[in-house]
Amino acid sequence: MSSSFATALGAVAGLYLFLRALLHFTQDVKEPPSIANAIPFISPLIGMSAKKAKFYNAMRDKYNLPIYTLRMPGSRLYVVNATALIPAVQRQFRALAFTAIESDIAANVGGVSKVTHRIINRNLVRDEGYLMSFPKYIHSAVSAGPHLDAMNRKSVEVLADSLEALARKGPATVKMFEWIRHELLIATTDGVYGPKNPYRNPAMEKAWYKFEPSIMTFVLKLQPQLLAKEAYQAREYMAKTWQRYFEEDWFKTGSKLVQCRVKINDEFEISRKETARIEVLGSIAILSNTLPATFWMTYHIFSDPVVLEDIRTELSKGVKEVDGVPTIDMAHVKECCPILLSTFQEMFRYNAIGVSARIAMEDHLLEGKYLIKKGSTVMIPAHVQHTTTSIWGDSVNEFYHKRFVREPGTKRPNPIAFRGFGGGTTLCPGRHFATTEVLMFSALMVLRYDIRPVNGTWVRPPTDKSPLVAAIPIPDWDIDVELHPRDDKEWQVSFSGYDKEMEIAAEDVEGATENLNH
Ligand code: HEM
Repeated sequence: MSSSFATALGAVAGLYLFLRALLHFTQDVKEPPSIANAIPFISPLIGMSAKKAKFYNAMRDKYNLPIYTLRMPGSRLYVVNATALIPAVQRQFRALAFTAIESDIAANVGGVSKVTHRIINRNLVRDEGYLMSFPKYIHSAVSAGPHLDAMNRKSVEVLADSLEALARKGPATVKMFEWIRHELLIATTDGVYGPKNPYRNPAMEKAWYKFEPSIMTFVLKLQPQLLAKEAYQAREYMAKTWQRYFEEDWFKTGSKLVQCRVKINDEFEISRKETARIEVLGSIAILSNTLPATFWMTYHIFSDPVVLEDIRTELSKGVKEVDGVPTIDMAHVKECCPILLSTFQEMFRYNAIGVSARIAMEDHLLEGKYLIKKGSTVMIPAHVQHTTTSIWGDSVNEFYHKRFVREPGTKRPNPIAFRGFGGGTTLCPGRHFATTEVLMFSALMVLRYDIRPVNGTWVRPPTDKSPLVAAIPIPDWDIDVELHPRDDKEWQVSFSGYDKEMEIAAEDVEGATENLNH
């Protein structure tokens, strides 16, 4: 062995021992156990970049801990496995805050000015702060009632009209993801932004598709101007477009939701120019998950003849034919189709990759037991909850479309383990809007169309390349499909009565969680 090789080997061994000692002496015994330390501070990084969302499952299966620590250079992550610990984390919404993350996103992803960031960042965990006030401002716009109803109606009418126009042309061949995301993008944004919806301009839609895949480059501040140049230009284009929308008062013809968003900004003295930058973030909330969720829902229904048949039978019972015009009522789809709703929830259970993250604003003893150190991040990966055999049973790895149907005599899986829309004070406020849209699109497709893959067989695209920003992944490749209208009639959608809220998340199920309103 040459002496220089021996010296290098000695240095590596010395560094390794130093890092092990550093990790040991800086890890408090009260913290959750630290794992994945084969190469101290580095192994978790390697694992995460190699396995992405599946890394947390691998750690759960290997160590079987209720909560554990991942040590990385300059940061600590505490990852929650035990469902029982989730309410404990959510209850501490001030000590373990989501708002700290949102504030960084406003600066890094939205690119808001220093003045605006100061406003957003003030009183991060106090009720009077901007981010803590936000849910209260938009509550009436996204909860059951006339405003949500109006927004839903608009989106569903846009979808129904578009599917009608397509049916008129006869069979069509489309790229399934590309086609669905366009349909949903237009319908969703028409519902939210009204007749002056900027996404009606194809340049805006194109800008969104350029910007979205690079959001992580902005989140991590990896010089997006240089490393994601096109995405950066797309964001600037969108911000300019939004500026016009707000400065010309076009939002006044939009939904109550967009009006509430302007109201909070006005009241916190955020200019219309900066409101425009915040609206780029609004698009992330509205679009990033709705579009892929609709793709997977359509995939799961049409790729399995049993699922398709069950849902078609359920929906057909609500179709009324008046003077030869078949009509489906939205209330029937939402209230009388438990298999459709169950398929929607199972689609989340099976596909979701979202991670609820919280920043520790102070040292905190979780459940009086686990020390969470100030400045660290607590993470609740949805995929871990959704793949735990003790919750979902031996069929955990199968897509079972009736899993969430409530049959008399059967025990319902713990609703807290369903994380499709997150939970606690940051539970997705848009879930009722999004659910209605996805269910109605699915219902119209099932009633009106047959979908066949051009190559004859359904193959589920992998999602390994999907960016880890959204709660639902995008497919790695698209599927060429043929859309065949099932009849040549002109269909209609009717809307009877106001919206009722559906049981989607644990918070919608009476008595399943505590009320965390602040
Ligand atoms: C299928 C579609 C959607 C999915 C899967 C989804 C999922 C989520 C998830 C997982 C969170 C984070 C919750 C947490 O960390 O605890 C969230 C937050 C949020 N979502 Fe959604 N979302 C969807 C659609 C929408 C829509 C359509 C809107 C607006 C109309 C919206 C508005 C928001 C907002 C504003 C937040 C932040 C809440 C807060 O900070 O208090 N989402 N969503």
